[in-house]
Amino acid sequence: MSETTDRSLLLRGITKSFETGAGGSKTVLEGIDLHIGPGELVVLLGANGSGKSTTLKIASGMIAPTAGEVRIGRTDITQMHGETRRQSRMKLGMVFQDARLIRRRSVLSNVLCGTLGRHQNIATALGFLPQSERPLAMACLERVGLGALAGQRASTLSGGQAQRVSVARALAQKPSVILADEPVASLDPESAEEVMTLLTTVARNERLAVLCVLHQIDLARRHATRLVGLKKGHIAFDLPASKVTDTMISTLYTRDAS
Ligand SMILES: Nc1ncnc2c1ncn2[C@@H]1O[C@H](COP(=O)(O)OP(=O)(O)OP(=O)(O)O)[C@@H](O)[C@H]1O
Repeated sequence: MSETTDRSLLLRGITKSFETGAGGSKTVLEGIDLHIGPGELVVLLGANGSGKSTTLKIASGMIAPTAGEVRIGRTDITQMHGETRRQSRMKLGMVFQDARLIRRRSVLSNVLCGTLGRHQNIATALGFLPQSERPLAMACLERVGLGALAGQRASTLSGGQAQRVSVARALAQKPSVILADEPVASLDPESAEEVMTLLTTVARNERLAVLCVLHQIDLARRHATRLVGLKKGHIAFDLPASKVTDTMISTLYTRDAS
């Protein structure tokens, strides 16, 4: 498999039903087909409850779909078990709404945490970080423009800086795909713009596939390669950002329209 074909995410025929008790079930995703190629940043839009988080959880392998497949490159991660599954999930870098840094540790140590999946041994089990990965962690920190803050405690960072460190931590994982769940929800407009610019740059320069859930339509329009609208568990549109009209967006968020 070539390096770039490995850096794609495919969701094919994804359906998800949750049990509701007394033998009932509720289908929250149905027939989701989504492909994100290397270098693309695709934004998932939709009203509360439309299924965005469930889609991301299935893409990350956190929950299993009721039907369908999730491929990173050619590997179907829904069919992987044990160590192979863990290795496959290492190819998925995650960025959350909150940066989830260890506040009392240095910025560089936080980035080093992204490499832990490659170093499962007694030392790391005891809380030691893999020092052999320091040059890589430093390079990741420089890629997000924060090399100068390597020795600083994470607790001293602004929200925007913390989120950029969390992107560096995801990069230290050497991912093929980055999944970002409302990565700018807690940030002011300027920091939000910076973090979205960073994710776009990372997608383009590192040739990674990035899937991002956003509620800010203007940011989505400015930064996404494609916008995917989810409505009641179905894909309402999957189009280049420039082709998505205001009507399509308002239909997505109108509760009583189908
Ligand atoms: N574990 C679960 N058990 C039952 N129903 C669930 C579960 N997780 C999600 N749901 C339901 O699935 C639907 C989609 O939820 P999901 O969280 O994916 O939506 P969302 O688009 O991410 O919403 P939001 O924008 O509010 O985060 C909702 O109706 C939700 O109640």
